[in-house]
Amino acid sequence: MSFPRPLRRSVSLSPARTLRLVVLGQSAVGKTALTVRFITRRFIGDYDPTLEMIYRHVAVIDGEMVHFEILDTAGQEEDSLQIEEKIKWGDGFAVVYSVTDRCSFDEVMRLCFLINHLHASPKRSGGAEQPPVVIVGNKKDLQFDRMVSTEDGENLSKALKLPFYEISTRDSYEEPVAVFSSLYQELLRQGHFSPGSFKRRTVSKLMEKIPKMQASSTLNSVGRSLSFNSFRDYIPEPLGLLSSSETVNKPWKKGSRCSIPAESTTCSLLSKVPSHPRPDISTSLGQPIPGGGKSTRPDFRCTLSP
Ligand SMILES: Nc1nc2c(ncn2[C@@H]2O[C@H](COP(=O)(O)OP(=O)(O)OP(=O)(O)O)[C@@H](O)[C@H]2O)c(=O)[nH]1
Repeated sequence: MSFPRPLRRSVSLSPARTLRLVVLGQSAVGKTALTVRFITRRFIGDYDPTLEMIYRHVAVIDGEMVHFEILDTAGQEEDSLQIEEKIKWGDGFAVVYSVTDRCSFDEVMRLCFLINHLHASPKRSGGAEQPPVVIVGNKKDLQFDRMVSTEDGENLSKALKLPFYEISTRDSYEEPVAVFSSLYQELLRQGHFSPGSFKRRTVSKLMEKIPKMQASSTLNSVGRSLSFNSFRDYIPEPLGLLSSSETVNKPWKKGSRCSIPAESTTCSLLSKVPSHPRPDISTSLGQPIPGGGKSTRPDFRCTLSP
């Protein structure tokens, strides 16, 4: 009597290490869409301003099971300490801009310097190695609204020596996957998963307040169309029951718009990293970045306060 042969497992059974990724960038560049596309394969076209959230997701990359914790940040922070805390929390970073929004592109450099400033340390594996960061130019499908050329993105990537992806989260699932996979690969290369590379993870009060969602189990099994409201359903009570007016005052509320100029609320961060060497991108990009990455966007936005 013959028995069926056991199925061969292609996925490694070695204990998976959690990878903490932070998705950064200005408001409305597509951070949530990118994150949700990666973990659900779906593109969410339209939804209300979302809550800041940590998505827990398990993916198989190159036959390895990888546990992701992805922090989808607010495009607009209440103060610089909060964004610093979130950057300190992460292992790898996707800094997103929209090719239709020049100001969001200008913001990339500032965020990259802040990440390097907060994470560059001789204790990192590989000595002087910088933390894994990818620059993501999103919404490339909106060709007629384009304000940032592919060349601009490539030049910035060369100047900062960081990988660059120009993608359409709307049109492609593979492109968002490539973004997150490349961060995983870079962390792998830097020895993040090697024995002894565990860093002691202290979680601040701020990070504890950010709701967490087990994305892989809930989103795949429910089988209903995804909208912002369906995400909200997954937020554990009492957070999921808050009305929009109540959520505005929460520290993890994503940015909302009001009538205070962006520069007054967002551009203080880089002043905290004045000593970091900055490449002369005015020559390498062929086009100066106004104010060294300072916001020039004509519209106004800030985070609503009580
Ligand atoms: N055409 C197009 N629209 C996109 C793409 N990615 C996101 N969007 C749209 O851009 C808008 C903003 O997307 P979000 O994912 O909410 O952007 P966000 O960066 O998370 O914004 P905040 O929550 O304000 O920080 C939504 O209407 C999305 O549907 C894309 O690749 N192409």
